Amino acid sequence: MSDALLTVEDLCVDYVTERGWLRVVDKVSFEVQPGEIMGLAGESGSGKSTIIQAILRVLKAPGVITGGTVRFDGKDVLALDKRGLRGLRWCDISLVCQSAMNALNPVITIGEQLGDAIEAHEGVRRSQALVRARELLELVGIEGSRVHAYAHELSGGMRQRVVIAMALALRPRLVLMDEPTTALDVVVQKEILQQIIRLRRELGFAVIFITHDLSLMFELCTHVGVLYAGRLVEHAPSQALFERPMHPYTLGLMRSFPDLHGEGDDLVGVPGNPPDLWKPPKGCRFHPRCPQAFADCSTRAPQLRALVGHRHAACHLVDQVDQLDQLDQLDQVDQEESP
Ligand SMILES: Nc1ncnc2c1ncn2[C@@H]1O[C@H](COP(=O)(O)OP(=O)(O)OP(=O)(O)O)[C@@H](O)[C@H]1O
Repeated sequence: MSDALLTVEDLCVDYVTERGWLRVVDKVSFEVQPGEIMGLAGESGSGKSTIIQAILRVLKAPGVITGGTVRFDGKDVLALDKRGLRGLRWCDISLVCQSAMNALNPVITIGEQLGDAIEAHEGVRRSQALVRARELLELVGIEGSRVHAYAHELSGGMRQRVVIAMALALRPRLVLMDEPTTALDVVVQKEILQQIIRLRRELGFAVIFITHDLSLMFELCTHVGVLYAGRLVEHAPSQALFERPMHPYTLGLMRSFPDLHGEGDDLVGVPGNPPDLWKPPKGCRFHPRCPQAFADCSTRAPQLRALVGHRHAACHLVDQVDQLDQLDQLDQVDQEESP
């Protein structure tokens, strides 16, 4: 446990609105180990982006971190001052988001932009920074000579690769990726994601990865956390989760993805809509949509509980399962990391 690169414990985030404080992330806890790729899954509005932004302390107003702790390599991230945060961002943890490729400066070359970041943080000479900029471009599959190109001279896929190169420039140990390739076509998306996996193997950084594409998530991630209405309802090695989801919401989410099932399976998905966070249901937030809900579910909130096989789930049904039964079934699960 203490070896974790990132530990998020009981994280709470509220948005301060005219109506009052809206709790959108509610006591979320998880760990990311060095080199792990953790996917965050959940319907739109479940809190995925808010968690990522809170981890890096880039949450924009009116978002406020109202509770919990975030520790990176032993550092208390929520206690860092401006200087500490400057050291954390890009050097320890970097962020790639969907719209990042529009953030490239249109009037200076790609090489200068990469060089600026390297020079500022590593204190190396300009010429050395430019050599590193070339190397970084090559690392993400772009010819080094493109250091002289401007953003508008590159395709969308290449611009996103440049953004990934920037995110890797200072050799961070954790890269946060919020739908990093959603704006790109499927083939380019796959290419870039495969490259991220290769780079992760070579450079050893960990990733937290958000995508709405569950099949992609299971393909790429070593671990997956499932969020529902601001709470983490399941967290497990991705192969175990894929083979045997423990939470009815995870199962429903997976059933809404054709790629995750063989022919003939019913794509029933999850009936209904996520709750209004202003008045979430009592007990388990998922119970009004859960086909297996029983009396307890509407009165008591299930806690995220550690199960065998490095799995965690927050569900009264799982609590009812006999531990021996769990052992029998989960011992079969291949816990090898998927990618
Ligand atoms: N500025 C804001 N003011 C009030 N509520 C907000 C604000 N930004 C986000 N929210 C709410 O916070 C909740 C979590 O949003 P968030 O963007 O983190 O979810 P998400 O899971 O990343 O969604 P998506 O998959 O659509 O990106 C949502 O209910 C959203 O409506």
